[in-house]
Amino acid sequence: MSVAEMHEFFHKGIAAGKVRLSLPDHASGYLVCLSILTLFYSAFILLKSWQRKDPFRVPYTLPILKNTIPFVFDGLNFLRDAKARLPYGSTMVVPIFREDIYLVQGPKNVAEMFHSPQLTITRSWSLVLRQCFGMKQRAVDAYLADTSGTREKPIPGSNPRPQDRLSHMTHKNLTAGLLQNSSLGPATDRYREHLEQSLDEMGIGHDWAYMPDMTEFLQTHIGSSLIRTLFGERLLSQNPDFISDLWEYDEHVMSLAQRYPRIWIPKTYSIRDRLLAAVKKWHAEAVKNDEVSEFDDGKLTDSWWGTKMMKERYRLLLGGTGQDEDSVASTNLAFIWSSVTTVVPSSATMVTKLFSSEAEPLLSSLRTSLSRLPPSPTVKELESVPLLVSAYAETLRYGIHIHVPRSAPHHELQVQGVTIPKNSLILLNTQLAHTDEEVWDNHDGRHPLDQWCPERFLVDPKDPSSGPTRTKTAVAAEKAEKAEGGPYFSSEGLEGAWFPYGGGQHACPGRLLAKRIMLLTSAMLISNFDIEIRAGKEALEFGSPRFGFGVSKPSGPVPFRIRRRNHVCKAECAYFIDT
Ligand code: HEM
Repeated sequence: MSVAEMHEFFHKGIAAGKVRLSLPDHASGYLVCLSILTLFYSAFILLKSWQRKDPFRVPYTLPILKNTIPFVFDGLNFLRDAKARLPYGSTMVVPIFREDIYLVQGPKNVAEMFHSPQLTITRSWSLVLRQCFGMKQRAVDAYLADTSGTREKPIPGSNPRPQDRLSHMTHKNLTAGLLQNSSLGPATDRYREHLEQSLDEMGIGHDWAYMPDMTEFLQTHIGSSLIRTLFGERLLSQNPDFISDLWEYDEHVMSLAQRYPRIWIPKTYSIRDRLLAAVKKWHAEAVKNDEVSEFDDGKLTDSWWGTKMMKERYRLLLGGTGQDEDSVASTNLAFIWSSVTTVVPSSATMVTKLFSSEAEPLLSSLRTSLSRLPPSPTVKELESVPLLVSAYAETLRYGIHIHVPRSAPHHELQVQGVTIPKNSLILLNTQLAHTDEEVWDNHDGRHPLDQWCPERFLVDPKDPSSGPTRTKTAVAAEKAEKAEGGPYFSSEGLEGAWFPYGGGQHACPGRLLAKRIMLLTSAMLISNFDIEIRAGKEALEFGSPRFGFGVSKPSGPVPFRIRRRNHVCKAECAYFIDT
């Protein structure tokens, strides 16, 4: 009897009552259980589908461009308007040009995104590499095709060969090179030495020296110290204009992101060409000198590659699918740019704010705390000054205006009942989250969220209303009850609400070094220099002309004067008094 015949026999038989399916007692019990389970499951699915919401789609009037113009040119106001029309924490869809962007909001939803193991960043990263860093399509395609994520185990649904896993290999390399104590500690020491040397070379004594712009001053000193720390001496010595080109490129990077052709912005393209050529030259010379590599003698730094991380990264990238010398230069220029142009303006904001006249009592309080530390304090010692750490965290809350991108290449996502189709571009915006009135306490309007308030992250056990969040945490309440100790730094209750470095598996690998740079630089300037800001109110208006893509800076040049405190006169010093 064939299967079809058997099927027919049973059907007809059951219908005619000729075939009786007699089951043992325990089997019918199973059947009852199975039916109940099926019923529950169907009810659950039904409930889920009722709970499924259509996300709010931001309306548009222009048919093809849709919301592209307001999103790109007036992003903050555009999104704030849309946000105001929605229940708190709603995911919204922003239709732009050829795609829908999903903006996920609310601390709970943001934290959920960061915890999800299915998300990647290669899709948006590949666009940046192509548009801003001139990577050729063949190499970009390899980034686009890498949907396996950064974890050891590829995301289910991807089936990569080892050389296809660009995201995983770079992530591993960055984690080892920037987050482990064995590399982070020596990098911190080198940064401190380079910065001290760079400031010493200015020859600033106990007489006031007048400078035209604080931002430029710090861009030069912090920027060059960081580049020397991570990428070695030769990159700058071979290409003396590298830093100034990098800052000029940074000024115009948005026009590249907006896909203006070379014919419209030839200068921007030629700066990028120069930077890429400089990186390629650096790679070529470093490879030539590999045989005498100082790393072989157990050294942690050498003048060619700067760090073992960069030497290994070059080889890893070159061995990746679709990559060549040009694409590695693009990726490494992107790395240099993303490290320098985030931490330098952030440090500059912190320093400028700390030295502005309104912060006078704050400055003396910090000087007193720092004077109690040993002469060259360690990072741990600096972290013991709550006000300094609070000013650091507040600077990032106030000044980081970044869209943190994600996409789920193999699965659709559910965020509070909203379905995000697979491979959609998801954005988490720091500025909207960092000014969320539902989370952050503005202390009855005394500390508005659009202003820099260095004490925002301090909890005073004697003041139950203090602290960054509106909902006071259990720990704070307990400490307040006992009224023990003085004010302490706290970021409790801020998961998904404060994320200047992104989060989860993809969080910025430079975050620990960035924090150290900001603390060390501020402490060094506060302890060793008097600085008087001589800019008008207008120049000190901070902002970022590129919403979602930048770090806030003063709107104009910030002239200042500077002199060394506790200057020990040497014979060559103009003020040397021979005793
Ligand atoms: C205040 C300073 C900085 C801020 C605010 C910042 C912020 C960020 C953010 C938001 C991301 C995306 C994270 C995500 O997708 O979740 C990122 C990625 C990245 N950052 Fe930073 N960053 C800073 C400093 C640095 C420094 C100093 C370095 C290098 C030493 C660095 C290297 C990188 C790299 C390489 C990536 C891409 C990581 C990847 O490919 O997965 N950043 N950063």
